[in-house]
Amino acid sequence: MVSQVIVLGGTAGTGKTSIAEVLVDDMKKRKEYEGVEYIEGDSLHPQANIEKMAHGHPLTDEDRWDWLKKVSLTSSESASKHKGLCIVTCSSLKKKYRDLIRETSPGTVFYFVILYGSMELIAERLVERKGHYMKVDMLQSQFDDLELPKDDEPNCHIQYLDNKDFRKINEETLEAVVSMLHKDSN
Ligand SMILES: Nc1ncnc2c1ncn2[C@@H]1O[C@H](COP(=O)(O)OP(=O)(O)OP(=O)(O)O)[C@@H](O)[C@H]1O
Ligand SMILES: O=C(O)[C@H](O)[C@@H](O)[C@H](O)[C@H](O)CO
Repeated sequence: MVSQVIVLGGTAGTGKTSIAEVLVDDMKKRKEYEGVEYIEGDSLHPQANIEKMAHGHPLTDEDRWDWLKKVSLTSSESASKHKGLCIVTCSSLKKKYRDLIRETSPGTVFYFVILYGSMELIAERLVERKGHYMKVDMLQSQFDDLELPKDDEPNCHIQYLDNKDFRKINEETLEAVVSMLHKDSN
């Protein structure tokens, strides 16, 4: 059985964690995906990365490298233990980060759903969000690093967020994920 991992990516504040929680519940209701598990990718950051972000300093490629490998290996291992399927949140901002995730676990198929909202929308959310180390002053750097997947990047989907309520975003994300998984199983 090939392991499959769904990566929910995007800048801080796009809703990776919130959407993953709903997505995993919705998928578990379907017999074919009932074994799916969810990993919070931010929980795999070393403490030094968290402190850096909390102090308002953006992560560099070097800071992110080992974390991305860990995201790849941990999610791939989880998929192999959970009927071949796992959901993981991980910003995956640049193409080379997504390539690293793929190349670190070559036996696993990674599907990237990159959440995208305008800076205005995401800034509003981060101003509202309380008790999180990632503050709105980090947003420009997140957008500077963001490379949305182009059409020729395999197994990627961009989920647009503007002018949609949370319910609609959750529904569209579920639909996109199911459609990517189905396309490969046919
Ligand atoms: N689909 C959604 N349903 C409910 N709330 C949402 C949804 N998307 C975003 N939000 C709200 O927007 C804010 C940002 O969402 P969330 O923390 O899930 O984003 P994130 O991408 O995981 O952020 P970070 O990468 O900084 O941890 C939160 O306050 C959350 O309540
Ligand atoms: O690549 C990055 O810069 C980081 O992963 C961030 O995206 C944070 O982990 C996340 O957004 C926490 O708020």
